[in-house]
Amino acid sequence: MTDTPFVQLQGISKHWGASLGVDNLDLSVPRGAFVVLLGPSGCGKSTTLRLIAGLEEADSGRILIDGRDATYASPAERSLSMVFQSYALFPHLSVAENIVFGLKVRKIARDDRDARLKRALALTGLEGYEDRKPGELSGGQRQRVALARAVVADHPLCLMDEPLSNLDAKLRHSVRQEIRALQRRLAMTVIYVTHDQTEAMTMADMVVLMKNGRIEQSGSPAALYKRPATSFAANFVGSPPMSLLPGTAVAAVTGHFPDPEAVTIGLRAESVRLAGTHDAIVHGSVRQSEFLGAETFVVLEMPGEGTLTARLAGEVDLSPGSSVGLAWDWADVHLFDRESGNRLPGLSDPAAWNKSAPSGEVASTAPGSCAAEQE
Ligand SMILES: Nc1ncnc2c1ncn2[C@@H]1O[C@H](COP(=O)(O)OP(=O)(O)OP(=O)(O)O)[C@@H](O)[C@H]1O
Repeated sequence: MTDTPFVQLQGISKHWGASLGVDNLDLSVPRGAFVVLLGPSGCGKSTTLRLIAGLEEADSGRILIDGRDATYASPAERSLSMVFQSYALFPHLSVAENIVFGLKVRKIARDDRDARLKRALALTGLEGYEDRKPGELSGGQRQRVALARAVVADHPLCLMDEPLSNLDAKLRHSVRQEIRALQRRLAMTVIYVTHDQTEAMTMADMVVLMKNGRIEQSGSPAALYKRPATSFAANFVGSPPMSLLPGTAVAAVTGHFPDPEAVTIGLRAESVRLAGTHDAIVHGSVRQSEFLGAETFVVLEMPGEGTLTARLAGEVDLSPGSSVGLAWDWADVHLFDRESGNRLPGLSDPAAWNKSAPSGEVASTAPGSCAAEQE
């Protein structure tokens, strides 16, 4: 992967009447990167991909591919391949014929075609299946045929729209690894659409999280996880999602927040620990506990204030309804503006918040104005 942009979207918008597809999108995809467009249904992921493919035309803005203006280029002129959820295989053609179909259309010479087919079959583990029809293959094998078709095309850019959604969970896991290995081996630039955050987090060099036709946040999976730019990103990325509590839930107990009504507090499950009566920051009652082998996820109900999930090592036996105390390090707390959802500076030292307040009173400074953001 290099920093040179291979695909660039500049101010791209697409509407159908009152229906918004994407809104003034700027995106830069580095050459050789695996970029995942992530977001809830209807946020504009497929529209973005179809615009890059040339299957939709933008209302405004520019699309550059490999430095060339491709805004009005036909799909064939864009030198890219596509892999869809539906595989799009011809049922009456064999695996081999399906794979080389596009090469025949492009009038690639037979020797070259055969050599590329051999390589694609080997890379996707389909040797021995050449003569089967798609109907005689499993879902995973059909998806590999679709991948092989992208491989033979030898295009530097591959667009994938939810390619794994027809596969069961176990197969999804292995095909995910195969796709990533193949992409690295071929040094292809891949733009991949999914609404599954696990897929995005495990596969991507760069995640582009979308909401309502716009980019909410983009960056490495670790960046999105560690420093979500908004409460939406905090809640969408990570499993379990970050717990979000109104500032009042914690302020009522600690008195730490100058304006608790105005903030949302975010805590990752691994930041929350069980605590005794003396060092507990809050108390909750156990709603459910899920034992997963190496760890137990405990969901605690905060009276009238939502839920908080704690990830505890090993097997922790807590019966529903029991009351437990919880604590965390203040440096691990994420703060968001309650109204806009935007990230606020962190809270490494809660005492700093009340530094200027007379004892027993709450400071009137805006959230975070006294505390330096922790990296
Ligand atoms: N041809 C169309 N005509 C009208 N509206 C459309 C058209 N295509 C997409 N849209 C609208 O654009 C918005 C974005 O759709 P898009 O398919 O890009 O979302 P998505 O994020 O890929 O969703 P999903 O995960 O459900 O596929 C949606 O509100 C959708 O209804």
